[in-house]
Amino acid sequence: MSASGFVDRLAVASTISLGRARVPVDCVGTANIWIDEDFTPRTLRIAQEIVVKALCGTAPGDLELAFFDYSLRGVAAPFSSLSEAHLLRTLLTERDLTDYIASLKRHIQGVRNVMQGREESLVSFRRVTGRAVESYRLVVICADMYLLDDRTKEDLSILLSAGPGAGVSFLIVSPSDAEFDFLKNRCVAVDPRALDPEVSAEFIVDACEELLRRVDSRAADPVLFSDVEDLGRMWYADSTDGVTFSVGRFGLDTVRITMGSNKEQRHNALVTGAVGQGKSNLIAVIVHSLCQRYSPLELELYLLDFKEGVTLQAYSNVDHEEYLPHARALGLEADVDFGIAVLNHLFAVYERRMRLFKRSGVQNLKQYREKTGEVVSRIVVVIDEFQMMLEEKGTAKEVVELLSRSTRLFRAAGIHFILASQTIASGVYLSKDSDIFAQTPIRLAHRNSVRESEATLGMGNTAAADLRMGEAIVNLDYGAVASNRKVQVAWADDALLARLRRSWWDQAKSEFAAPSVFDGSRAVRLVDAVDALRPLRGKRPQLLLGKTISVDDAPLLVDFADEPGRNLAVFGAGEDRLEAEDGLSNAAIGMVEAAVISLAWGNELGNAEFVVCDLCDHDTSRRNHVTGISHVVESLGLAVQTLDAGAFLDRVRELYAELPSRSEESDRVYLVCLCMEKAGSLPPEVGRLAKDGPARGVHFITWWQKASSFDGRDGMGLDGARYFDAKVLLRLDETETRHLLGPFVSWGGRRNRALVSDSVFGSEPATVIPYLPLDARGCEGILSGLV
Ligand SMILES: Nc1ncnc2c1ncn2[C@@H]1O[C@H](COP(=O)(O)OP(=O)(O)OP(=O)(O)O)[C@@H](O)[C@H]1O
Repeated sequence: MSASGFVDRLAVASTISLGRARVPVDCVGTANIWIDEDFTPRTLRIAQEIVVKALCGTAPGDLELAFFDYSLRGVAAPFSSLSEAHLLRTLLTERDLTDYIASLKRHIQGVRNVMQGREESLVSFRRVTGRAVESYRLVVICADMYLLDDRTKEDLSILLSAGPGAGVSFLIVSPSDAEFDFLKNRCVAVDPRALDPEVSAEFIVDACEELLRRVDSRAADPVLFSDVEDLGRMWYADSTDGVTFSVGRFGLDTVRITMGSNKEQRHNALVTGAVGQGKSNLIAVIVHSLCQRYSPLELELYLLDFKEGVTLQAYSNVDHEEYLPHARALGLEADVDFGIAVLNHLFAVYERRMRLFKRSGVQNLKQYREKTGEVVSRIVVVIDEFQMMLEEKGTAKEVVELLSRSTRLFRAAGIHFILASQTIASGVYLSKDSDIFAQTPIRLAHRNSVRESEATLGMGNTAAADLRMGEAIVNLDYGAVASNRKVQVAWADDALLARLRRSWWDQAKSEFAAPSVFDGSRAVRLVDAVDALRPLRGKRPQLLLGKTISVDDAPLLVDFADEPGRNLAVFGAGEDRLEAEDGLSNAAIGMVEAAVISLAWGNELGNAEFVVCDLCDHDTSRRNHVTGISHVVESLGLAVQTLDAGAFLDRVRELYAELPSRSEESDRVYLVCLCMEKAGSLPPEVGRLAKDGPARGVHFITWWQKASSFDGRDGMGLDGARYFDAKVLLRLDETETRHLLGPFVSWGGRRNRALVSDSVFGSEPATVIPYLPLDARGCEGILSGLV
């Protein structure tokens, strides 16, 4: 026999041949084997031969081994490599054995439920159905039965009877004694002295390695998406009383789950699983199953992914034309701010819907649809790695409150959550302070640690620890053990799902717009905000200061009319390693440019002048194409004066002296200075102009790399600094932030983020994504987009 003699996907070593004489012996899924222990090497070798032949005769990955080697015979040693693929489990203590026996009882029960009495044994069930349902187990016990306690022996006797039919066989190596005949009688006896062992330890090690290779390359006889979802018809379902999706197979049955039905009252779901156990696959199956059944009119999706990943990218129209028409918002590499923005957005949807329902005298979506005949969609919100929303101490409590409230209230408005996570066991906030779990009866648990299994399903429900990749415990009853179903999740074949998405898009693109896409790590360009700039033409002056973190991608606008305090200061190092062609790009320069261009474009009358002083080092100016600002402003028909530090300060003095003579007819003047701390000691006129200038049409737009210079003795002075109502904070430490914005604002600076505060018009400082500085192409893009 060769180590590569593995067989087809339904094969099972129900009979093996032992020793050189090839004596046939019933084995996996058929019988148990008893060997009288005499502590000779031959006995050990025969025991190992039984195990390796059971492995080689069964489809790779379909036989799991458990060893309880109380006699310390080393029976498991040559098989040890199998533990990495979870195909081998070592039971060290009698307590381990007892726990394992308890889990075997549940397993056997589960297999019986799958077979539903249709066949006598798992072997025949698989043969008749042609499906690799469940898996086989071989439990090797090397122990003197005399040493095991009576309770264990009683349990063993039950399992020896019930096990083989459910695919669980035992190999017992124990000294014989008439006292144990009640066990031995349930086994086939093998006498090693009558056999000449055929396999060596090397053979076993090789066979295990070959087995591991085959388990890796085998697609585990996946349940196909087309096995569980009818692909012959689409958008046939109605979401009035909830939405139904398929997840996979339980034995021969397709497992479907309904969320939101008034009858079953299951409104939210929790999905867990360790890395690589199939969570992303399951989410893809759920999303595509829903989208195949319901039209975008019946179902809307909000999909948020908190980990780095590309899954959701395929559902957006970023870098390609098509998109998932059911999706309203996609959060790729979402962050806490976006998560909060989505929940707040949904809260507004909830309130709108509830007002609508109230006007019709009904209480929920189902009643509304039934009474009025009007279609209101169900909304399903999927949040992958949702626990990451709770990782920031400053916001964790707010997020838990929002999520608790959402999962509790939104059901009436037809809004349901699917929360997915690798790890929830350590989520203090989740278990103690929230009722998120109490609102989430649907639990789908992939393989995970015992602790995570219990956290998902409930104390004592460790079933998820025994799963294989692609399997999940589906429990629709808050994790109650009796409701566990071990489901083989369907496989989300990328090519098939892409074809389905294409057909949905073809059908819906004229009616349903592309989802709004938030990608927390992606830089934003002013040229992409031309649509937001356009309406500012001829209006009251406003600054465009980045993209807000919101579902509708709105830009942040700050009023900049001729009123006291309307000056802008940007603070902190602006360098960010984002998409710049030759290294760092500068967010501070990007923000100043956005401010200047929004003012220039807004000024339809052409009565403004920009005085620009660039004190950045030469390299920064060149890399960030600072001259581009002047080019765009001039192309928009406004005057630009570019001055060095001395001339700039002279111009400030001059403007201050002229203030009393300025009238409504005077041109506005915007004093733009980059790296203002480098202007050296500022004359008092700077602070005075900051105070008195804005009301008379003279405003500062400045960037301070060193925030501490701003209101120091050489800077604006405290008096002048008080008149900068609009502030943008980039990378600053907490102390500087508090100094600028007060003790209650927390901001340490984050990559690709800015904090914008408007002490007069804005209530709370807002986090935004700052714009990249304009390059030559960007300048042309803006001009051709606007003019
Ligand atoms: N039900 C399944 N049937 C067949 N193959 C599956 C199944 N589920 C997952 N797989 C395969 O297993 C691999 C890991 O799955 P998946 O990416 O879904 O895991 P995950 O738990 O989401 O991992 P991560 O958390 O690292 O993203 C994938 O290659 C996937 O194709």
